[in-house]
Amino acid sequence: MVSCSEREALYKVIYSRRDVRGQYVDTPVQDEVLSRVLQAAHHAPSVGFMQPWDFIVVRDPAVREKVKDGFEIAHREAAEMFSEEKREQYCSFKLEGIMEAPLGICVTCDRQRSGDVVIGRTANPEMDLYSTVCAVQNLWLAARAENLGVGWVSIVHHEHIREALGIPDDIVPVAWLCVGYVSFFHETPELEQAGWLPRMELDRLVHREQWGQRAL
Ligand SMILES: Cc1cc2c(cc1C)N(C[C@H](O)[C@H](O)[C@H](O)COP(=O)(O)O)c1[nH]c(=O)[nH]c(=O)c1N2
Repeated sequence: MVSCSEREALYKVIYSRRDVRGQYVDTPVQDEVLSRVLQAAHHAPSVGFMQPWDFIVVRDPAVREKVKDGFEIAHREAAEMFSEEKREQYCSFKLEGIMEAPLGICVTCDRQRSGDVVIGRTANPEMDLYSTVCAVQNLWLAARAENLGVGWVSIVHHEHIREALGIPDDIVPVAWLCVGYVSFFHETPELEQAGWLPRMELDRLVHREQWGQRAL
C-alpha cells in the first residue's frame, strides 16, 4: 500500500514538474542518478509489453550542436506559421536548452521490436509510439524527483536528429530531451506566465457519459 506521505510525494513531483529551457547549471549528473531515471523510464507501461524504447545518451557538445542546428532551422520555419501578431511573441520565447543542459537524451521507438503482431496494437498501430511517450513521462517525473530538469525539444525535424545520431531508418526518434540540474524550477508553466495560454479548467474537459455532456 502507498502511505499518505508517499502519495503526497508523488503529487508533489507531478505538480512541480516543469519543462526546463533555460536555467541549467554545470553540476554533473552522476551515472547512478542517470541510471535510476532511465530505469524509471524503462518501467513505463507498453503495449503488449513490447518495450519499444531505446535511450541515446548524448554528452558530446559537437553532437548536441548538430541537434541545435536542426532546432534553428525548424524554429525559423515555425515562426512563419504563426499569425503576425503571435509571431513576435513566439520569437521571444526560449524554447530549448540543447547546449545549456549537460545531457541530451533521445528516446526512440523500435516499431518492430516484438514482431508484426503485438497484443494491443492490432486495431491501433500507433500504440507503440504512445508507449514510448509513457517512458518519456516516467523519465520526466523521475528526473523531477531527482531535482533534475528536463526539457522536451520537438522543434526539430526527426530526420535531422536521425542523421545527427546515426539512428537507423526503421527506428523512430520520438523525443529529444535536455536533462540537467537547474538553479530553480518555475512554479507554473512558462507559457502560462507569458500569457500564451492559460491552464484550462478541468470541468471543461470532463464529460459525463457522452461527449459534450457536462452535468450529471
Ligand atoms: C510532446 C511535447 C513537445 C514539446 C513540449 C511538451 C510536450 C509534451 N514542450 C513543453 C511544453 O511547452 C510544456 O510542457 C507546457 O508549456 C507546459 O509547461 P510545463 O511542462 O508544465 O512546465 C516544449 N517546450 C519547448 O520549449 N520546446 C519544445 O519544442 C517543446 N515541445
